[in-house]
Amino acid sequence: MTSECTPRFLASDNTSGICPEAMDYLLEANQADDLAYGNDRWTARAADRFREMFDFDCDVFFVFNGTAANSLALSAMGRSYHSVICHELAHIETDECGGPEFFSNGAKLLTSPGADGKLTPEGIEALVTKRSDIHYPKPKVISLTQATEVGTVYSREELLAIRAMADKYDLRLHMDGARFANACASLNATPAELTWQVGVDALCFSGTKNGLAFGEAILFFNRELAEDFSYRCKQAGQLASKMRFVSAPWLGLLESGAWLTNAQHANAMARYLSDGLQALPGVSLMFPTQANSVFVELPPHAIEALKARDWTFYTFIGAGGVRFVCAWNTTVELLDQLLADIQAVLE
Ligand SMILES: Cc1ncc(COP(=O)(O)O)c(C=O)c1O
Ligand SMILES: C[C@H](O)[C@H](N)C(=O)O
Repeated sequence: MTSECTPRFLASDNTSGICPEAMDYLLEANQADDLAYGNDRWTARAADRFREMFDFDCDVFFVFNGTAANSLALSAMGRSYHSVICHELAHIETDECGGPEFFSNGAKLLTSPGADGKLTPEGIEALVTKRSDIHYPKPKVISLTQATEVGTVYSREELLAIRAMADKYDLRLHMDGARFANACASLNATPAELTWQVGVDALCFSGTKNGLAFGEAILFFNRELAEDFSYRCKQAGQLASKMRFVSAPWLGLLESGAWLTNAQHANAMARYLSDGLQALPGVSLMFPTQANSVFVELPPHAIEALKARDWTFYTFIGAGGVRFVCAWNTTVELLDQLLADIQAVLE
């Protein structure tokens, strides 16, 4: 990238910096030494704050990234001969390089289609009942992503319907919450209403996309599944020795409320961009904008022209198309520049 290049980032909420609330707590945690490997005061406070926030006495673990969170959580929810049902666009299927299969020692992902990136009870039941012979990896876990990979969200009713299917077939329910905060903001729902109250057994809650440098929280509402989980984290190289530098920024998000306001802002920016795109002639969205990402079809020449104007975005997520992701620090000014450039390159 040449020095005169001034890249403009809308590829992912992973490109944003650390939000002020998280930075403040990081610096505070750096004022004194503390115990290692999660035995510090900050980690205890953060775990307690999660239990207060979710109004549930859940087990809480911190790992470095979302692939580790999903892979390790899933490895604790089924055995190697089981299968995990997920959407065909699920991140665990498309973007974790076999991590879930690896850390579960072989559990197979069974994928199901579904409109707007969402699993359906019918799609789940079709996979569960497809076969019952010994040669078929027995379904044991449903994994859904909230908000989804294509920027949509599951309603409480949709989640309850999936839980009913899980109960019918004795399946466990994993939630990839890479953008869980965005779903809470979108649905104006509490964390409890979108997790244990609809039967979620384990949630992988991303801090990275919510304003942290890194750091994901794994919450087990079904605490039996958390037995010896800390050993799984250690063995996978996910037990941070200076854990406080993961947990303290998390506490900053939770105690300040920034976990929600950051998501509300990102969602609002996505709606602004979505509205602006739909006002452009010949531009149509690929999916409804319900969280912080916007998917749009653009002709190849326009894609190349935008890249030449230093815009960064992905075209491999979901069902193709161009994905723009808004974050806690996305500005209207940046989006206006993008909209102007898109209009220019389409002329
Ligand atoms: C839906 C979803 N799940 C999980 C992840 C975790 O990925 P990573 O391992 O890059 O933190 C991501 C990444 O952004 C994601 O978009
Ligand atoms: C796609 C990439 O893996 C990342 N999960 C993102 O959404 O930007």
